[in-house]
Amino acid sequence: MEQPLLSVRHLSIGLSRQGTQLPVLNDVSFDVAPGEVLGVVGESGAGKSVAGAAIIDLLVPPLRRTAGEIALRGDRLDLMSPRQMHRVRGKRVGFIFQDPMTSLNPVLSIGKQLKDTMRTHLRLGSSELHGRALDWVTRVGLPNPERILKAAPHELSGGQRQRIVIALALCAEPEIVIADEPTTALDVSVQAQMLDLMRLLHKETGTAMVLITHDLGVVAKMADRVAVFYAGRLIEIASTRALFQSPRHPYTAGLIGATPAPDGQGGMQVVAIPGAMPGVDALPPGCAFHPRCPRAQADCRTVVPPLVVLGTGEAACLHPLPERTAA
Ligand SMILES: Nc1ncnc2c1ncn2[C@@H]1O[C@H](COP(=O)(O)OP(=O)(O)OP(=O)(O)O)[C@@H](O)[C@H]1O
Repeated sequence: MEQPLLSVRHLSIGLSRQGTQLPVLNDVSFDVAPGEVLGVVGESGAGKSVAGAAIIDLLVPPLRRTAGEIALRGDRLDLMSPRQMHRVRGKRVGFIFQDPMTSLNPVLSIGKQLKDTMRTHLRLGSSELHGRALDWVTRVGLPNPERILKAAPHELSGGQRQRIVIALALCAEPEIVIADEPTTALDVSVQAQMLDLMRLLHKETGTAMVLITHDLGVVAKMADRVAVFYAGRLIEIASTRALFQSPRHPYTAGLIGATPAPDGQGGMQVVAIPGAMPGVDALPPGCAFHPRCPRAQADCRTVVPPLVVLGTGEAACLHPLPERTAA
């Protein structure tokens, strides 16, 4: 990879509970290239959101970064003061969360929020700010932009609010956006529109993205590469094409198999992974996936597999699946 835009190295996050520190994220490392979309997938509780929050320093107790380096174009975010990070958020790193109301101020008009964000980060004059705000409302596909600028968040529908959150995340021209389940709270039809919008704006602006989702369909559509998390570890990372064509970690193969797909006879088939992902307070020794893994052998019960290069990607498995080549 060329010089990474975002570099996450050995990131670990702990959860304080009754005087003990539970590992919520363990030694996770990945890079994002300029303009790249990295999809982050995994089951609920795998650690995707805490990783995203750690990048923008939005972890709150009882969660805490216990180790790791996070660099944006070489600038160490993990060493910055809260004040410096405040400046980075919005300007250099935008963010989109699942619930638009967590990103919007309920008492300020949409126009004020867009203009404040651009004023803070882009140092524009007020006439230019108004024009840009109108432009962003139009770009995210909302009709009657003058009316929208005057509206308060509660006067908009959930889909409209999420469009504004996307505009807010992008209007200061950040280098990268962290999007955590940006479409999950929306109706299915609105989800598809929102993904199309994000893809279009990503093409237009060239902003890189970390796209956190439990939905493999979303990453298949949006991501250049995919990182798979399981029980607080990064267990596979590869280009989207390689990952879907030839997953090397049995968990990734299970996730792909658990996504509804046409069965060739007019129906859909889903092959669920048996069992459930362990919680952070009940991690088994060795590979955390071994109790559910069809390929597990004796060593999987004792050895935590490191992430190693396999083909064009990386996987953390002692007995990975063989590479499947295109037919
Ligand atoms: N504020 C919190 N307080 C206590 N535990 C938390 C908190 N936030 C997350 N956790 C725990 O940290 C672990 C990772 O959670 P995280 O939200 O990152 O998972 P996720 O993969 O993003 O799942 P989801 O898709 O459900 O958000 C889970 O065990 C979760 O219970």
